[in-house]
Amino acid sequence: MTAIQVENLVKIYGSLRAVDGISFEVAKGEVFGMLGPNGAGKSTTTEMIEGLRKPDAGNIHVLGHDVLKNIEPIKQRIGIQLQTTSLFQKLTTRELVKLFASFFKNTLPIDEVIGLVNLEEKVNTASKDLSGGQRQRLAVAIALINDPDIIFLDEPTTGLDPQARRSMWDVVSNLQKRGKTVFLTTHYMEEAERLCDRVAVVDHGKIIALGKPQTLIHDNFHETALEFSDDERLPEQLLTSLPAVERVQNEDGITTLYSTGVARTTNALMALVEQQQTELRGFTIRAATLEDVFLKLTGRRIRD
Ligand SMILES: Nc1ncnc2c1ncn2[C@@H]1O[C@H](COP(=O)(O)OP(=O)(O)OP(=O)(O)O)[C@@H](O)[C@H]1O
Repeated sequence: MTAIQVENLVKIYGSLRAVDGISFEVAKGEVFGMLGPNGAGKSTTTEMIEGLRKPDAGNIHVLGHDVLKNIEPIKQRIGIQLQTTSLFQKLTTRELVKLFASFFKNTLPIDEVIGLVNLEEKVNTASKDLSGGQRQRLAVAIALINDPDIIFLDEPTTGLDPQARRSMWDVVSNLQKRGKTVFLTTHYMEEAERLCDRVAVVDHGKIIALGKPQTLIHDNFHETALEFSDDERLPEQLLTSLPAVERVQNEDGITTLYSTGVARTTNALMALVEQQQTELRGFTIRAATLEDVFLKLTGRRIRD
């Protein structure tokens, strides 16, 4: 069964087509991500699905209901992570969750919701005294209070340090284990790769790639990246002529060899290093990432 179905969605602000004909479906129980740089149209798309903004064209169905005709039947069944929990700075975690619970007919027990986002130890802490990551998780708790089938998370980890980001990832994975559908937006590649069953890569209001992260990567890249720094700079000509090397790139003192045969390239590279009597620092072999996919499709990095 489809959780979300979006067809030819368009939103125009003045002369800007912020969302320019977007279509996709999200299955029940799926973690689906919209990945793209700032201004790509992710929030606008999300808010139209949530019923908070009216599209200029297109159709949206959530759990089989036409959102544009009547949002009421799905209000109880979706949860939205708000960005503004700092509004009630003096209220504690428990008080805030309780406050939002009062808006709904059916809710989960307050403590269960707080447990779902691992904030048990902070139930009596005022929201102003929570860390950024804890505050974001509190916002997720509030989104979960009505036990929704679909949870919308708009950039849930923006501005968080790596540890806080991992905690949020655990929360999202646990939601999926409980059978929830999660729709999230992000501009972090690693987040999309780790969390999402499928991602829509968006740029300038259009979907430029859609699929499982690993499929998108494999469809676009057959090479593996070998990276290292070499102080004395091995001559590029010699590197290019190593077996199985497709391309050589040098950026900020880091050399990247894109290879279709890691073992052959590595062996030959090591022989070359010995022959040239130099040394490699920080030699790593890494698979291509969604960042490489975005770069290949748009010619830009996502964090521009
Ligand atoms: N209410 C508005 N009026 C006019 N322009 C808007 C409005 N809301 C968004 N925009 C513009 O529409 C484009 C898409 O914005 P949107 O917030 O959807 O992007 P995004 O991908 O979510 O980016 P971000 O991660 O920065 O939020 C941007 O160029 C933005 O400036």
